[in-house]
Amino acid sequence: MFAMSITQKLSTLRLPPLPTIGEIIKLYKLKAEKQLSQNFLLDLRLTDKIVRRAGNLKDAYVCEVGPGPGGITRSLINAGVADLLVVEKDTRFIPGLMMLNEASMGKVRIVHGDILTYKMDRAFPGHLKKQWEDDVPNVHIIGNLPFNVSTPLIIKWLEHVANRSGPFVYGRTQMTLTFQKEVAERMTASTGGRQRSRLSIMCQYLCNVKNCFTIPGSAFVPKPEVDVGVVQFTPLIQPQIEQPFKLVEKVVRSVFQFRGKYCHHGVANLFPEEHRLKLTEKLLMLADVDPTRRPYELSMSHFRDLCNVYRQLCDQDPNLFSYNFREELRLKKLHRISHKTS
Ligand SMILES: C[S@@+](CC[C@H](N)C(=O)[O-])C[C@H]1O[C@@H](n2cnc3c(N)ncnc32)[C@H](O)[C@@H]1O
Repeated sequence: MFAMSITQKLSTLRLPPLPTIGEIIKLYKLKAEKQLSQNFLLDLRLTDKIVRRAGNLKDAYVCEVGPGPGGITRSLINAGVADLLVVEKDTRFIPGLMMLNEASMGKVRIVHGDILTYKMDRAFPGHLKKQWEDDVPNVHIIGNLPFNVSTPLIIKWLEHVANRSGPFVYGRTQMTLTFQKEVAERMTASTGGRQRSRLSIMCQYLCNVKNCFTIPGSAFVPKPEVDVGVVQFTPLIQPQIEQPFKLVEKVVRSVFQFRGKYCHHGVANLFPEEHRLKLTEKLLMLADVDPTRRPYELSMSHFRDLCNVYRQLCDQDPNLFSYNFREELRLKKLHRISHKTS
């Protein structure tokens, strides 16, 4: 016990101290990169708090996305991870990350690349793979990314959850990520809530989503305009909607197109103009959804029923799924223009 705590202390001490804010600004020319939304967390108590919320990471295999100057990276090393894969797009941070790798005796694997295209299905040893129905695997994803990357990335990873691909070939890999506070609230909003939106359904039909805590914008350097929410995602063994991701995405997007209006307005966009009225009525009736409910008042089981019935309609008409309301509008507009000019 005594020997272990000495070893832990030594490995903590071996890490070079985090540079001061002034040093960071000088080293990484922070001001110059503000347009890239690089907001750093330099307070080790906060980075430790994020890492603690990810669970017990002793001997864990972790992918950190966007490590930047390495605040969270240090907390992860101090938590005793076995293997830390960091994916960073910006070259300027690679030397600092190499320094952390040396200090942690080779625990940090650095990928200089873009997380939006990086393939994670072979990133960790195969023996870590668990069955989907088993406990969560000892593989974690963690990160504080710019908001313009974290939202498209979570949509991409949700699709991977649905298909059990990418980071989810290891099983129900947990993710602990930061988002703009309002986005974090949308992800976790319940039926009828002010923030209930497309993201609420997309996240919650596949994952148990927890809004862990909020970090004030003032804790970041430079300070962003907004506060930040730390959100944890644990994939569900049984998704709440059992239809292909793209189909769920299409239905949910259409329904929320007019968030404040009765839901039949959005549902109607799923169907070509000539059959719109009839099919909208049919879908809402078979799914037992009141057309005068607002989208944010619909529960997960309403969305499940809407997706299941829409699937039946698509099976009856193979052209239906490829119908795109926006495309129809675009063609109409083109037609009008060519009519005017001829
Ligand atoms: C908001 S900063 C946070 C840095 C660090 N994690 C922290 O908390 O201090 C986001 C980091 O993600 C990196 N980044 C941005 N887009 C990325 C992408 N597509 N792939 C990998 N890294 C990215 C940026 O270069 C930056 O280092």
